[in-house]
Amino acid sequence: MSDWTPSSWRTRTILQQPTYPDLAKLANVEAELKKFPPLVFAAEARSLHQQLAKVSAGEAFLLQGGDCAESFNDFNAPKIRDTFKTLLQMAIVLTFSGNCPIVKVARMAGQYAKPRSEDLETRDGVSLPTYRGDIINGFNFTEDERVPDPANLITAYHHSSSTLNLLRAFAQGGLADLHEVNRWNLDFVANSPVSEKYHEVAHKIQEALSFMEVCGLTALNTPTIRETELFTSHEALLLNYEEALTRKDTLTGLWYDCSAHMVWIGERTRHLDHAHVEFFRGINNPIGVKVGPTIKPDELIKLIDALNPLNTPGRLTLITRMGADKIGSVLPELVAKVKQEGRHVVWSSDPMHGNTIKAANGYKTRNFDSILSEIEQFFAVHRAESSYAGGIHLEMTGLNVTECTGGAHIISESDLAQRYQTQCDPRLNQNQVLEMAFRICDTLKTARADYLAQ
Ligand SMILES: O=C[C@H](O)[C@H](O)COP(=O)(O)O
Ligand SMILES: C=C(OP(=O)(O)O)C(=O)O
Repeated sequence: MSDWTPSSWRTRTILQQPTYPDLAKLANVEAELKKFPPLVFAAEARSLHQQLAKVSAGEAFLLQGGDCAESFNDFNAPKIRDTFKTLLQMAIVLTFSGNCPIVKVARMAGQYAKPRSEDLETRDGVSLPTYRGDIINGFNFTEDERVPDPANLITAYHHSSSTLNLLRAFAQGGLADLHEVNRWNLDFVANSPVSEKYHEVAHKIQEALSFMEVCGLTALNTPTIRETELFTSHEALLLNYEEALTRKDTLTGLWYDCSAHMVWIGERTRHLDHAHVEFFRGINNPIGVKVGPTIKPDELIKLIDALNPLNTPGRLTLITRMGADKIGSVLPELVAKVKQEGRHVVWSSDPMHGNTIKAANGYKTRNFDSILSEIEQFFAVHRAESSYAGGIHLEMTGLNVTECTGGAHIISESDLAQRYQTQCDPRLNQNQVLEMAFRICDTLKTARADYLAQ
């Protein structure tokens, strides 16, 4: 790839970027960031790549999830811990009841930049730059906060670093130990209808562990039981930041974006000749690209070939976000075309972004049934096309928020105001995530068995 450099994206058109008033300050910040240590190690990204290759072969399932937008203000250990626990719970239900190994990728430790529909937000006749994520500007509607500040890149780096540090500690330090499976439930879920089902799963796992212990299986002390592997990811939207963290791996001589293990391109910035595709084609991390309902099959093949010219399994995840009302008519021809052209991809479903609606009281929300419906249709389409439905991508949190309506613990539109805390889009809470896991595990089990049997 002789014509690519970490900065070659700068010659291309770029969308969804802030307008910095002080470009000299931005250049200084980028120079400083370039000297900082990488946040992840290239070999970790390669390990995720290998695991995603297994997903593309139908041998595992990808679970990617976390905040819509992480926040500098709401930054604390309990929040990180509870989202981690929620991911683990969903993963264990899918592993145990869905009978499938799960590759866990958090939307955490770097999910700070947001593409937006409008450049300006107007309130009471005052217009200010729209909020684009904490790495760019502040959430509060004041001129001071909304002007993009390059110093936020440094803060985002340090917050990502601390988050990653804690995630690694939780993953390897005992919290993820399978013997602790009962303690991953959060207090607010304790009385919910899914809690009992979760305890049944936890009980069965603990019984299996006790049985093996009684049999003297010393393997129970291995990292497989005591630890878990969790990777990080975010939308690599602000390329000034991503470029500064792009490093040449000393072992292989290849370039990696060391801001996260996996990064993805959003639906609004995936144009073939634009900056994001240019940047992504040169980094060697496993990458994702969001695919919305307007894409055409030929365009998708061109995008795949630009991002994965060697057709390497595990390199590229297509994250479809169609909407429950469109997926049935749009996805089949895309899946059929990719299969017919022999391209290796991981197909993952983001059932959130095509199902955002405005409630009568003005809150942006998503309904549990629409989210579930998009996932079920995603599985059905892949099954009909003899393709593998390889993953899901959720905006979710361990906080007890009321942002998405529905679920067994019914949240209605009038409940949204109670704990609506997101800085951008509505997230599923732990109750809703757990319910989702139970609702899809049988489908996953059948889908995978059918795919492997063909
Ligand atoms: O998370 C995705 C986008 O950033 C978000 O949906 C944009 O929302 P907006 O339409 O309110 O700008
Ligand atoms: C912006 C996002 O999604 P999309 O690009 O699909 O709109 C997102 O996942 O945060």
